[in-house]
Amino acid sequence: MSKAIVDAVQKHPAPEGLKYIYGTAGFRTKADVLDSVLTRVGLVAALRSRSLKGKWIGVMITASHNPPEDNGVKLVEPLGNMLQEEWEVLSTDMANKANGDEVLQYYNEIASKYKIDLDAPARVVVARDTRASGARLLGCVQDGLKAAGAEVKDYGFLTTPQLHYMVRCLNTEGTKDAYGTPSEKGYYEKFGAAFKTALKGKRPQGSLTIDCANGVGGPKLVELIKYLPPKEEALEIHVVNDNVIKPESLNVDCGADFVKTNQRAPPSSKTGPGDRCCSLDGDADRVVFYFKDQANVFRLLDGDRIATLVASFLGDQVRLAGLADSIKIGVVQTAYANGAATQYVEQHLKLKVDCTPTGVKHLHHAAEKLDIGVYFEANGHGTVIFSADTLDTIAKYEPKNPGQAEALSVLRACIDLINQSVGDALSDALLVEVVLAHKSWTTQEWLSTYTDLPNRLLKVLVSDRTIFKTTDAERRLTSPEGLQKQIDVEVSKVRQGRSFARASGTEDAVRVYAEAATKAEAEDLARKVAELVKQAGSS
Ligand SMILES: CC(=O)N[C@H]1[C@@H](OP(=O)(O)O)O[C@H](CO)[C@@H](O)[C@@H]1O
Repeated sequence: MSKAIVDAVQKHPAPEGLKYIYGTAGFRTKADVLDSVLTRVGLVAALRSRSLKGKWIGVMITASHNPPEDNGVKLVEPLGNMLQEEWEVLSTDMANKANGDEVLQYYNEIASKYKIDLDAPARVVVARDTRASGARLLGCVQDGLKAAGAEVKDYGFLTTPQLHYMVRCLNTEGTKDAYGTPSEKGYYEKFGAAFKTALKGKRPQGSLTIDCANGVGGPKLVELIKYLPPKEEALEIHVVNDNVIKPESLNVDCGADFVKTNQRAPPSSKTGPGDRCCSLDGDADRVVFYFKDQANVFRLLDGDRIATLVASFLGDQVRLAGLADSIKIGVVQTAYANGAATQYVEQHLKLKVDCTPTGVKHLHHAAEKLDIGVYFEANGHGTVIFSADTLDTIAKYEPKNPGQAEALSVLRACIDLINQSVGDALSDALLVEVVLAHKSWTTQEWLSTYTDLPNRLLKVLVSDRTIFKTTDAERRLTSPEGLQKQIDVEVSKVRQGRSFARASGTEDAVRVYAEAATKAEAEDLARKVAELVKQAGSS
C-alpha cells in the first residue's frame, strides 16, 4: 500500500506555494489546481472510514455557489453530517503535504495517533455535481482511494444532499434507525411518499416554479417529480433552468445565489405577480423562495423565512398532538439572520434562538442539542432535525382524540419528508409547500408575518484574511486590534444598527454585513464598515 500511496501522490504533484484550507464547507478553489488535494482527500477519507471500522464515508465533488470554473470537495460523516472539525484539521495538513514521502509519513502518523487498524476495511461513497471539472477531480479522489485500498461506491451525478442521504442509508441499513434504501430510486420513493402523506389531501395554492441554477438539481428534480402525486391532486411544478448539457451555464443569471445576492428573479423568469417561485443552488443544498407582489415588486423569502415558517408549523403540530410539554422546538441561526427574523422567533413564536458561526456544520451541531432543531442560514441552507428521544416520543405516543391523531400523523410524515442528514433544497421546497398548503397561505401571507430590516452584504478583498479573527459566533472581531471599537462607533450612529465583519471560509475575502432601520442607513453602515476593514487589512 505504501508504494501505491506514494505513486498516487506523485501522479498529482502539489502546486508550489499554494495553501489549502478546509473552510466553511470543504476545500474550494479554482478547479485547475485541486488535483493534488483531491488525491490526498481520498487518503484521508479512507483513514476516516477505517477509524470507524469501515463505516461508509462520503466524498462529494462540488462547490455550491462559486463560478463554474471553481470546484471543491466536501467530506461526509457516517450519518450524513459534515466532517468533524478534528478531521478538517487533518485534511488541511494532508492537503498541504508537498510530496509522496511526506504524505505517506503523515498517513502513518494519523493511523498511529488514532490507533487505526490499517487492515480494517475502508468504504467510501463518491458523487459529483455537473461541473466540467468534476470527472477529472473524481479521478484524482479515486486514485487516492485506490492507493489506500478503499472499497468505493460511485453514484455518478447526485445532488449534495442525495450523497449525504446515501451515506446515512448505507450505515443504518438493517438497523432500527434504517434511514432508507441507498439508491436514487429509494430517495425519490421516500420523499415522494412522505410529501403525499404530509399533504393530507390539502393542496398548495397555484403552482411552483423551480429554478435549478442549471445544476445537478435539475435532472434530479425532474426524476423526483415522477414520484410525487399527480399535479391534478397535489402540486403543479414548473422546472426551469435545468440545462446541464452546458456546464458553463451553471449559476449564470439564475440560482439561489443570484436571487439572494441581487434581490431579484432570474432575468429569464416568466412568472407573473403572485406566482410562487424558488431557486436552488448548483448542488441543490439550498433554496430560497420569492414572488412578485401585486405592485410587481420582487419579494424574497429566504432561509430565515423558511425557518420561521417551518418552526411555527411544527410548533402548532406538536401542540395539537398534545406533546407541547415533552417536546421543545428551537431555531438555530447565524449572524447573517435578519434581526427581524430573530425577534419574530423569540417574541412571536416564543421559541429559543441559538446563534452559531457560519456554515451548516455549526448549525447542525447546535440543532442536535434540541428536541426539534430548525436550522437555516439566511441564504437557504438548512433543515430540521429531531433528537432520538423526540423520534421515540412521536413514534410511541397514543393520541387521545382525532385532532391529536391528525397532528401526529402530519408530524410523522414531516419527519420522513425532511432530509435529516443535511439541508436539502428539494426536500425543503416540498416541506414549504406542505406548510403553505396546511396554512392555506399565499406567499404574501407568509411574507407578512414580519418585516425584514433593510440590510447589505459586501465583500472586501484584503491581502491576508487570516488576520480577521472573531468571537461570539463571529459577531465581534478580536483582531486586528481596535477594529471592533471602530465598528461599534459606526453602528451606534444608526437606528437599529447591527454590523459585523468576518473572513470568508470559501473565498479570499472578508464579508461585511450591516442592517439598520432604513435602507439608506444600512447601505451607509455597510460601506463605512467595509472601508474600516479595508484600511485594517492594508496596514
Ligand atoms: C454569508 C454567506 O452566505 N456565507 C456562505 C459561504 O460561506 P463563507 O464562509 O461566508 O464564504 O459559503 C458557505 C458554503 O456554501 C455557506 O454555508 C455560507 O453561508
